Amino acid sequence: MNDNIVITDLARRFGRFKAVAGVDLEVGAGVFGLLGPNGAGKTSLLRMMATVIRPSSGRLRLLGRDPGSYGPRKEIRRRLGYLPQNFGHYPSFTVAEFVEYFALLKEMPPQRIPAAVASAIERVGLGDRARKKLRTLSGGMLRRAGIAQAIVNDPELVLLDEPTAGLDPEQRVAFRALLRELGQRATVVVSTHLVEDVGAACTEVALMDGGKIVFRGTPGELTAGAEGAGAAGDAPLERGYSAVLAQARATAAAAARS
Ligand SMILES: Nc1ncnc2c1ncn2[C@@H]1O[C@H](COP(=O)(O)OP(=O)(O)OP(=O)(O)O)[C@@H](O)[C@H]1O
Repeated sequence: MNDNIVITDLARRFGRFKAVAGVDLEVGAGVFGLLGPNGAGKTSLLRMMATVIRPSSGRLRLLGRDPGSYGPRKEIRRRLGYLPQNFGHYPSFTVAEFVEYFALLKEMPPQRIPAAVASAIERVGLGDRARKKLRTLSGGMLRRAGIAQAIVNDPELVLLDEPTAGLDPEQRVAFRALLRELGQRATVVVSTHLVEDVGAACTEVALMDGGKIVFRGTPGELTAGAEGAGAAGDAPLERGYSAVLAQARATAAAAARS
């Protein structure tokens, strides 16, 4: 089996609150979009996949390894690229120093680092800013520096939490092309609020609500979910999103009543 992510009945509690409430998911190569309303549990799920937080229960296998023990966790982290939703950056680092810092953390062979750093910075369109300090960058540029550190090690598993937040339209288009390129070899999971990202870059999509996955399919199947439903939205995918979400909530409410 070459699924880089295999998740079984995964849950994560914060106190008594279940942010992730029993997720099953298998993902292979390609770009996988994670959609859902605020608080659905997308970030918590991504953080578990990034080995940043541990599951409360359930099973998680990443790149064929169990992140619960030290050796495999270290190996996963070397092969992983993760862009968190909020990352404390290092204001006095230049873009190149910042990306190099992560290359070193990921234990890349030193002789490969300079070229890998330059290439990652180029791929996110920051080539002319490589020597600028992070504190001088705009929000969108910082996000792109964050994406550069995520891809510097040519990861097999790429986890991006709202990577297009703050990017201007031209950069969003360029970034989606980068996503498609990454997805040819790696498993890429992207959480986003922009359904256009899903339509343009994702081979598959899951919709989360209330800590669960309530839909999984292709962007075309999500769009088809709106047919005849009269759902709200300005674009076909947006209407599919609204219709599928409304239907999942109605089903859950009916199940709770019975
Ligand atoms: N460290 C934490 N401590 C307590 N509650 C948390 C913590 N992290 C997340 N939560 C709660 O878990 C729920 C899911 O949050 P999460 O950030 O995973 O959702 P999300 O789908 O990424 O939302 P958004 O689209 O707003 O980013 C929310 O109700 C949130 O308040």
